[in-house]
Amino acid sequence: MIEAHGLAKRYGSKTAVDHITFTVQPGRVTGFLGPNGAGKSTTMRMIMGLDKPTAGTVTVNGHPYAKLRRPLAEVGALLEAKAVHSGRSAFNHLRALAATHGIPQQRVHDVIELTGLESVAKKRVGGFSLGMGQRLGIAAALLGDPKTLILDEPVNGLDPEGVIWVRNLAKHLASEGRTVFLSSHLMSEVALTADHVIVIGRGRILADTSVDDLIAASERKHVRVRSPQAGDLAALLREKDAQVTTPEADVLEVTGPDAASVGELAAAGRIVLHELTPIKSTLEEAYMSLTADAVEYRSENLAGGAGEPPRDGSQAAGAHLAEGPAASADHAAEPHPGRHSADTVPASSSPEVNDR
Ligand SMILES: Nc1ncnc2c1ncn2[C@@H]1O[C@H](COP(=O)(O)OP(=O)(O)OP(=O)(O)O)[C@@H](O)[C@H]1O
Repeated sequence: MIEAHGLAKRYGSKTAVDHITFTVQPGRVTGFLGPNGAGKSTTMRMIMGLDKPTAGTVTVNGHPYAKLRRPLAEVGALLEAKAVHSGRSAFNHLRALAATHGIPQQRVHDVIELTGLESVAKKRVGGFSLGMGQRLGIAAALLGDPKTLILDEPVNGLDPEGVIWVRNLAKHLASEGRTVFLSSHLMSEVALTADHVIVIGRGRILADTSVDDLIAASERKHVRVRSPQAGDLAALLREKDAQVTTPEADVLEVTGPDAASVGELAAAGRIVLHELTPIKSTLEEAYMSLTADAVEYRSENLAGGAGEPPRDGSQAAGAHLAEGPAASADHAAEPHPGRHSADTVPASSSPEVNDR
């Protein structure tokens, strides 16, 4: 279990993480979602004791990382790019890591097999592709058979087979009762992997909810109806206090009653319907809507103008959603440090505290 209370990190005048409180529960995959620069990596680095919080606390299985007696057995992490000795083979890298943590060599063979690295285990890590580097990082994270796994953008650089492998691995590890916390900026990926999501934007939590609840909270109560008697139907609906707009001839957009109620009302009024469609936003739309005010690095919208507003302009809302939108947008975008080079290893192999 990971527990953060009032966790904050400032870099000079820049607030990367803004007093966040959350719990990552064992036995399920928790996705950590947010746009570029939202604070995901900084949070994960603080969990792993690699960044010193400006305020607040974070514990893994009840203890701050620095107090864990057998850290690799408690928590394994795949974090941002770290230089690994590129002349070393994957096997030797893992063996050295195991040796310094009192882990038997058999476990090195096990994680190499588990991560599909057998055929390249004796090759120099310097020649590894990004995907192979990610697998090596995951192998290292698993080395101590930890109860908690922290994976920062684990599918980065993986081919489709690798993406599915990470997805299944994460689910399997959670099914064994472990805590699995993985970050992504892709809602579509998290929706397929995670049971629960914590959404962060500009260093603040925007939602801490199940994937199902996030979808439900974002659904628009909106029914699209096409009828040659649209005017008559609109009059009946307004009598029932429904909100009705007419985006085009013979089409109504109805807010209030669900599709079944609209259909029943039409039948009772002997009104012919050519279309009756409940409109639901996708999870991706829910996520875009939720983070619309928290995107730090916007891309140009090809249709013109910067950034793309959510299609319905709405803010997802629901019982489990944190109060949003988050922090003010008063800081300038900074170039983001490059990361995820081919030469990656988990931070656990070279802990170096960044307390700037
Ligand atoms: N070492 C640092 N020095 C200064 N600013 C930093 C440092 N590390 C992160 N930041 C800034 O803190 C903010 C949060 O960064 P962080 O890397 O945690 O975000 P992220 O959600 O992981 O983003 P991404 O998806 O792009 O990896 C960003 O504005 C980033 O530029």
